[in-house]
Amino acid sequence: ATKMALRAGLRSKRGLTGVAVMRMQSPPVNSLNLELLTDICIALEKLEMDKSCRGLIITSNQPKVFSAGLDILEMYGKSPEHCGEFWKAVQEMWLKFYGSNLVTIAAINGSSPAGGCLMAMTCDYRIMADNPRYSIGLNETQLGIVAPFWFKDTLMNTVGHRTTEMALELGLLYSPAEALKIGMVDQLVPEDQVLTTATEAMTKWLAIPDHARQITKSMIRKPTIDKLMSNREDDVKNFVKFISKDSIQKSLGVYLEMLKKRKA
Ligand SMILES: CC/C=C\CC/C=C/CC(=O)SCCNC(=O)CCNC(=O)[C@H](O)C(C)(C)COP(=O)(O)OP(=O)(O)OC[C@H]1O[C@@H](n2cnc3c(N)ncnc32)[C@H](O)[C@@H]1OP(=O)(O)O
Repeated sequence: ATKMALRAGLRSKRGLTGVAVMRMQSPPVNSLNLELLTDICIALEKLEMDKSCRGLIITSNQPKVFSAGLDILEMYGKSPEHCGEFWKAVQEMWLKFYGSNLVTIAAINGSSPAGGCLMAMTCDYRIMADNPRYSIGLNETQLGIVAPFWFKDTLMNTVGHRTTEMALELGLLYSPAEALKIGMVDQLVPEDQVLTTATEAMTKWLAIPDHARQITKSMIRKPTIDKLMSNREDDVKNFVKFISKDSIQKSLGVYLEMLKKRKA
């Protein structure tokens, strides 16, 4: 059955003029598969071209989860061609979000491991639900895989060098309180206030003239974006080579089994 992957629309309610809210809606856990990534990119592209849109809040319509990260089933037991296509879509999502001209705010209303954390970190500001059962971080090494350089760069730009060493090598998942402490998220609020707080924060960001904010954002992020832009094809090749290895496929299989057992 086809499902709405996300809803994006401009609303104009209580100071929210020109702000789109994108709600990821890919049950059960918003894992980022090719379809969802493509939908997200198309929606962002449209908003980016819409002169009446100045800001975007991204959140989840799934209970307890913002996004479970990349869909492991897109990388497990798939052909090299498929893995390559998938990886291009992951790159595209990152490039579009990290380089967005819009004010982007992540309203993180649930757990956000790996690619989910990456997506949140591409935003200008992060608000997370203050629920100790939720976690966020780049846990790739725990799956036996290696986060590529642009995941690392995004983390480093967010939390600094030393914290990145610890976070990435150990594949740490942080509670909301810990994530706030290291600067991975900017604000914690009760779960039912995540979206309203995001709109309040948006008002503050939109008080700055767009052109000044956009040029400043670009000045800060451009070197990181250029690094991937000039290495896109090599990065795809590298990913396909890495993910196709028997040992890596085996690690992913073991991890998927663990996810299923944990549930039982
Ligand atoms: C050179 C570069 C090379 C490689 C770089 C590759 C980079 C990868 C980055 C990634 O994003 S890898 C993905 C990492 N994600 C995770 O480790 C998250 C795993 N999921 C969870 O921890 C939990 O599911 C959750 C905390 C997000 C939610 O927990 P809960 O609400 O209890 O749900 P369930 O665990 O029962 O999950 C429901 C259902 O969904 C399946 N699933 C969960 N996450 C994924 C996923 N990322 N991909 C595919 N499938 C996923 C899970 O197995 C369950 O499936 P059932 O069939 O048992 O219903």
